[in-house]
Amino acid sequence: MWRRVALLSPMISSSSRSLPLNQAALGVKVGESFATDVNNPDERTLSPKEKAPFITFVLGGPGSGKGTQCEKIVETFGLQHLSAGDLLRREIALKNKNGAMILNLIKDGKIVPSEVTVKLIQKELESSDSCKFLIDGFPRTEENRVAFERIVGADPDVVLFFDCPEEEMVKRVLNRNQGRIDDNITTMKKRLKIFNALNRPVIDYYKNKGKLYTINAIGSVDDIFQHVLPIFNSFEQLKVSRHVNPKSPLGSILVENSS
Ligand SMILES: Nc1ncnc2c1ncn2[C@@H]1O[C@H](COP(=O)(O)OP(=O)(O)O)[C@@H](O)[C@H]1O
Ligand SMILES: O=c1ccn([C@@H]2O[C@H](COP(=O)(O)OP(=O)(O)O)[C@@H](O)[C@H]2O)c(=O)[nH]1
Ligand SMILES: [Mg+2]
Repeated sequence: MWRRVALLSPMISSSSRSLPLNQAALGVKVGESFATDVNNPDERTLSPKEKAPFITFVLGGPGSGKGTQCEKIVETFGLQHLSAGDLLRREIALKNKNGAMILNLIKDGKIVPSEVTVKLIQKELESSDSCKFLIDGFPRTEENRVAFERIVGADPDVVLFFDCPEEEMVKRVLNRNQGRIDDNITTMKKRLKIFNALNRPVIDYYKNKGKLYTINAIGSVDDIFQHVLPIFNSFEQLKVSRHVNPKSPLGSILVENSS
């Protein structure tokens, strides 16, 4: 078992984070911030790094344009894109251990057990050289959110929510044309119900934490991206201002920017 022992975002004051201070104070990169089980201290491979990961969760209903906007964010800001849905579909394609179970759940619009999804994401985080991640389509439920915190030991710095009316999401999904097994009206209706029942509480949670950026997802891809741009630009600027004045109240700037 891997155990996350520390995380500190360089862009946000520790007051806005939920980790205990003694952990947050260490500040290590996610790829190197995991240690093997405490029961095997000799196997620990903890080594501090200058840069901590910057994690963005990308939320929104099915068809709201999460994946499309992630591609644009990657092009402009160079974050690494981790789509939870793509990671799960890869397990199916590779016929891995949980592949059949995942396929049945996706076909039915249901949520894959948190442990499975979080471990797939964790593996990508650990093996990456990047320090900026876009985690797309996750967490889908409060249980997902808590499992990520518990297993990975990290909180997101930013949460984007692409807010799109249901009729538009249905239209987009039915025209997506990527051969996805869940892009049909029957599954879509179930997915919308699950989104409203299980994902909205996660969105509310991050709203209350002052981390949520709600983006109107109606309009052209480029128009929507114009609303995304300033969010990441402001974080780039925060990084610069932090070098100038390490004591700047980054936490309060975050709250001002949140919806
Ligand atoms: N702003 C937009 N206007 C019209 N169609 C869009 C827009 N953004 C994305 N799409 C299309 O809608 C479909 C769903 O987009 P996608 O990015 O896959 O959404 P999600 O990842 O939220 O399910 C895709 O076919 C995509 O090309
Ligand atoms: O964290 C996740 C992400 C996805 N899924 C499953 O994978 C499907 C497709 O997710 P994806 O994010 O690819 O769909 P999108 O919202 O982009 O249409 C979902 O309906 C779920 O069945 C899941 O169980 N947990
Ligand atoms: Mg998607």
